[in-house]
Amino acid sequence: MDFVIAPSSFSSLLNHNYNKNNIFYCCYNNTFNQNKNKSRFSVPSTAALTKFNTVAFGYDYRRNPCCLRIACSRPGVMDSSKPDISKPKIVTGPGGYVLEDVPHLSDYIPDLSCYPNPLQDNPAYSVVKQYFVHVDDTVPQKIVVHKDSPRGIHFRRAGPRQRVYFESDEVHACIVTCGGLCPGLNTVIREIVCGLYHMYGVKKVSGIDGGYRGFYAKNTVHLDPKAVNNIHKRGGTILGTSRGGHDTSKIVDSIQDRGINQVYIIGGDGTQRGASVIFEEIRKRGLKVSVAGIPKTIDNDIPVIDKSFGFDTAVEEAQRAINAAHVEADSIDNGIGVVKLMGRYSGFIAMNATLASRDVDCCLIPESPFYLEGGGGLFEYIERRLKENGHMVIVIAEGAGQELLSESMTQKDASGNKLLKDVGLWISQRIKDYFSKQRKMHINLKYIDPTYMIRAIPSNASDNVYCTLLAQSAVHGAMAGYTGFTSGLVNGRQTYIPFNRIIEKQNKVVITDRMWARLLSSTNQPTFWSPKVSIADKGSEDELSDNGICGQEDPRFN
Ligand SMILES: Nc1ncnc2c1ncn2[C@@H]1O[C@H](COP(=O)(O)OP(=O)(O)OP(=O)(O)O)[C@@H](O)[C@H]1O
Ligand SMILES: O=P(O)(O)OC[C@H]1O[C@](O)(CO)[C@@H](O)[C@@H]1O
Ligand SMILES: [Mg+2]
Repeated sequence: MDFVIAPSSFSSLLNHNYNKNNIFYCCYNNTFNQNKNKSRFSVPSTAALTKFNTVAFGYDYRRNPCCLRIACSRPGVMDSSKPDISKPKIVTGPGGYVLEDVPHLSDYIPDLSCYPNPLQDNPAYSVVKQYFVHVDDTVPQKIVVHKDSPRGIHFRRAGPRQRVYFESDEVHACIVTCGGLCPGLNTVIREIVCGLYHMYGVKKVSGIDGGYRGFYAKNTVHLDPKAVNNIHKRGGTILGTSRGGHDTSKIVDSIQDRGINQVYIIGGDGTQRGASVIFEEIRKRGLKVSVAGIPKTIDNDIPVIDKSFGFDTAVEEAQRAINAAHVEADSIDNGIGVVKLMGRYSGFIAMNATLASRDVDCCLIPESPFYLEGGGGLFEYIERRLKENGHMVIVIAEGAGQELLSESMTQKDASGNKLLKDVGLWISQRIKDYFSKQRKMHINLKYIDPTYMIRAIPSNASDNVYCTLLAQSAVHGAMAGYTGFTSGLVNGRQTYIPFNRIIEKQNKVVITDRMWARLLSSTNQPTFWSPKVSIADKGSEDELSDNGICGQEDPRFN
């Protein structure tokens, strides 16, 4: 049996023990459509719904757009136990379906008001059929499946929702950028500001100056579409950035004192960890503040997502260094060009730049240990390439071969990241010494280190589009009351990923994966796999993928 009730009756729902029904329909304000801007309606909090062991609720679009449908799994059974909101929100369904859901403000704030999304009145969007994302839309993490595979893990699809949990003039948003620079930071800032302003009518946006410590150590800057109009054409971040300085309670105090209720945090793996603890503290204090992360890092070391913004731009810029190394090496007898590229723990930039270039004979990354001397070693390979071709190009990621350098570096940066020794200089010297002293062979080695040049530039066209989508998704998510999420691309779709998934591990190149195999077959370099190291040691089966990214299974091993 279905019930149709008025919104005011939600509380009475909780006071009765319904025995037979398992679906409630709540018709809220019937004048809603004529009087959109004035209408307010209240939905039951998650805590209230749990009393009914609720499995789902949402609008019954097809039957009545003004109708809230509440489905209860076990009709009439009152359950007074509260859900543990600190645990990841996992929703399971038939066929092995798993939704790794993101937190929502209503999980810990009872009886939150919500409002019709102002986008429904926006001429740019109201013509789009099904512009609002359906409440049940989710995106699978794994798209290569077998006939009998379980449906697997899914993430909530990003995009505008029919209801928002903030009124436009209630929002005070802030944006902060942390960690190293990355192409596209300014584009993301611009699009968050413009998205809030133009799509949701939000006028109050503050920029936090200089990373996390700016929350409590500096004044904020006011951001509006005029202030950010041309910033996407510049590299860097107009807000400044920093490492270290994360003091959770001072940051949350500052958020509270300033009356900020939407926090957009742009940064890499460290930044997302910082965002996660900020979110936890905000939830502990019961504040109506949405925390949204936007993943940034040229290293591409953030898991789950297809890739991070700015990565393609960095790879493109790295081509210029590789080209120069190739031209130099090719123009002289026994020329060797060595190019060092960024990539602290993950070799994605080196791998993709190598694959893109085709001029590289050897790519060395942190994930693939290598050795210099003896059969199958680097020196033997260099000598062979020089004999065959007269020149060669080596690309080395900054984090590669650190274990081979005499003393390892113990110093850390302000964020706790291990500082690295200059492996480019070291390897260049070792190659020179080997050929002049041991092989008595004259070589010409040119070492190119483009360092910051690949990240201190504006983003290219495709990264600009990507940044725009990430920023807009984050804005839609925060306005819809989601929190504790990172906006990210999964299998080409915009999604909301819970912080716990984003911070649980670092994304690394899997060297038993197809992508690395493609690179090996393109360069013809040795694998440097000593017989002692088995394939199983090189990466766990459930971390293999088709694109060299951990966390997505490769069907070869299923
Ligand atoms: N575990 C953590 N808890 C709280 N804050 C953290 C944590 N790890 C890092 N942070 C903070 O996040 C910010 C950025 O971290 P980090 O310098 O590691 O850069 P990142 O975000 O990983 O970006 P990238 O590696 O691309 O430069 C710093 O202000 C740092 O203090
Ligand atoms: O010198 P900084 O600013 O600490 O940044 C260097 C690091 O930042 C990155 O670009 C991103 O983490 C790394 O590749 C590099 O090791
Ligand atoms: Mg990092």
